[in-house]
Amino acid sequence: MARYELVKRSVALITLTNPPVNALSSAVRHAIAKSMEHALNDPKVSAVVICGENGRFCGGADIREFAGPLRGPPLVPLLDAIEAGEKPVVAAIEGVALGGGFELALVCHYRIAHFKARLGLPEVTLGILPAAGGTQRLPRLIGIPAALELITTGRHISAQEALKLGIVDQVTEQNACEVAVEFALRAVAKPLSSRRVSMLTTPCPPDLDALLEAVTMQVKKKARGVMAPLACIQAVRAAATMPYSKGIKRESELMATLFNSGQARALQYCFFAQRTAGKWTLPSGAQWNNSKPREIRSAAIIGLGTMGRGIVVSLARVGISVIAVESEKKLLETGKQMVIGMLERDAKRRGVSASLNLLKFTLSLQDLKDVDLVIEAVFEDMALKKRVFQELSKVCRPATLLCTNTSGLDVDALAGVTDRPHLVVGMHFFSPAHVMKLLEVVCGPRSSSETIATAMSLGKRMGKVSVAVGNCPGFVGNRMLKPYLDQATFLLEEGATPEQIDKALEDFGFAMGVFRMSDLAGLDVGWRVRKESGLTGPDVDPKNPPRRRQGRRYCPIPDMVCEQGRFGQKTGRGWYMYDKPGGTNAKPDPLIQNLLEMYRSRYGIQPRNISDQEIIERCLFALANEGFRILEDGIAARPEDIDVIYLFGYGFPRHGGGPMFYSSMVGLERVLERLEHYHQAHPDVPHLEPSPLLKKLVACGSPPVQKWREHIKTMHSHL
Ligand SMILES: C/C=C(\C)C(=O)SCCNC(=O)CCNC(=O)[C@H](O)C(C)(C)COP(=O)(O)OP(=O)(O)OC[C@H]1O[C@@H](n2cnc3c(N)ncnc32)[C@H](O)[C@@H]1OP(=O)(O)O
Repeated sequence: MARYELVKRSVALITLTNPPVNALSSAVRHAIAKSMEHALNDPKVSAVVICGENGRFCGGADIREFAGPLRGPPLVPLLDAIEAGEKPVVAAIEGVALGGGFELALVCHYRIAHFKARLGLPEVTLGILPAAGGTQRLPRLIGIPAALELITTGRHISAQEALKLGIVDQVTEQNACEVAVEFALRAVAKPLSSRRVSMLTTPCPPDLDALLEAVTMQVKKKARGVMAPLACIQAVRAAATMPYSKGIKRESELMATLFNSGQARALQYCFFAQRTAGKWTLPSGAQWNNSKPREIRSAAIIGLGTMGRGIVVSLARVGISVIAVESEKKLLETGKQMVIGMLERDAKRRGVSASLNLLKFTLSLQDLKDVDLVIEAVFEDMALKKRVFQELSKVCRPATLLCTNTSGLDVDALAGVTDRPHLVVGMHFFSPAHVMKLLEVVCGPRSSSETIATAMSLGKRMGKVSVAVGNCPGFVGNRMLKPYLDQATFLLEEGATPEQIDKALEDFGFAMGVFRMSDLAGLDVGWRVRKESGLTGPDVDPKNPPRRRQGRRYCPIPDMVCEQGRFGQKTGRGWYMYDKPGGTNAKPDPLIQNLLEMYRSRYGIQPRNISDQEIIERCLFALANEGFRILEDGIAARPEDIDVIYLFGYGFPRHGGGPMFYSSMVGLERVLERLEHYHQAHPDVPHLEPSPLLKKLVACGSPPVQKWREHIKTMHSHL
């Protein structure tokens, strides 16, 4: 777990050996303690260098160990002892120094960083704080404002920024370990007292309280209801107002308030869920680590609407040549100008040059004959998409992968009109596609493992979090959205307002409430889908009872809003009113209030007071209930996949873990009981009827999320 060797006759070189990130597991901590003791007691040793194997210094504490009892030497006394030692210790930072890894570097007397290294204290993103002295040493080293920023955001910084801030002593392009050994030899004769960061006085700004207050306000605005950043601020205050010995105790007390919190468990679950999601697997045995993706050098995008433009940008900025196709000259020219503008702004922000030379714009599908992959992003209309796929089938070389960006249509039906159904897959991007991190890779029953591997790998290359899902209407994300939206509109009928529902969801932590989100996405899309499904419009049988469709409760209010030309932000009116078409500042609209009142009186509905608790339970438990059905149906392989989709595609708060983790945190029995209660009150809403899988899990003693798979195994998979 740590290799000990003597180099240059007098330097003890301690190499952490815990791949892949040299996390500070109990065994590693034990090995460091033993190696340091050896080095400090060996008279031949005059200095020590600590580095990590495989070019990675240390990724911090072993997060997997957080769930169990503490074993091995605790980190704080171990690090204090390294700093207090009488021989100079130099950290050779390559790759990453994160969390406890950064704190280990901070107790070394000198720090040498490779120019590609990244440093940071990301504990806040795991719902905790840097509790191995990080909140006490960093402010002493770089001052309160800079330390606060790094600790409350968890941002990773480059070696160059670390040098500027005074965190590292030298940045090198050579082997950091070799440079550190030479550095250590030169440091032998020098006094160490000024190099012990915990002994430094924290440079304190005169307006400390005002600064802390301002950061507190910022943090509360950005991460509503999240505890860890606030605890970080308090710990940094201790570094400014207390000696190290007291500050470190305060750090530990604050850590105790976070460590076992639901938020910390949720955030740590998110860390691993995100990594698990990339590990797709098919019933055939093909999976992420035995299926080779194809290399994609060129791609084509059909349709330069909002989605198409975002996809072009996502591809071009990772160096893929893109041919963009539109059906009309005017649309092509508008799309071209917008793509160029987006790429130029993106390149400016990243300090690189825009890859405009990779782009080609055309009106002719004939230009696509040699591309490696096509992504169709035309209007959400099955007949139109089928025509495009038939055409592509004729034009593209037989090996070209054909992908669709449909947000919910049948991928297999599209595959069926081509000459290569095994090379057809869904790549469902989220709007705006160059910003949103989620990609649902929709595996049709005939998609080959190579096709899936290629789509997943292309997603990763574009910086997306890709999740493989099965083919059903709406796939995972949009299928689950339906019961969530339905509950929100039923609550409107019963007496709530859009702003009350949105506030309850935003207080819960959603980036946006359901109505604000719908206004942003555009209300007309859902309206068209409802018309096509016979739920509204002229084809609806007039004998239908007004608030029932297809044998279940139906709320026509969204249709009434659309009938008034209110399509959301783009028209300046939707569930809210905006200053102008395209405006983003949502204000409650008295016209919507009137509409709701008239609607309720027309149907004799007596509005009632609805609590935030009911809003959260009905919206979120209906959402999760559909998630259970999706697991039963084999549309998602694991609850983690569903959670990752909701975290990255739908603004579910990370500190809630995603709808499935949230259900387990609330308690599956409680979720079941509440769903039964609401279903009894609303028997005409099938989405509120608890799913068989939820009942089964409760009957099995409500196992933790990570074990649900064992109970789903026997069921059918669509992946
Ligand atoms: C008190 C608390 C203290 C003292 C702490 O230190 S808390 C931990 C603080 N550290 C972090 O938050 C760093 C977490 N890790 C990362 O950000 C990244 O993994 C990385 C930047 C270090 C490397 O990124 P990358 O190259 O993309 O690799 P992966 O993210 O895919 O990770 C590879 C596998 O390693 C597992 N991993 C990573 N870090 C840890 C860790 N600190 N503890 C346990 N396991 C870790 C990760 O889950 C991947 O595992 P597999 O998916 O391959 O099984």
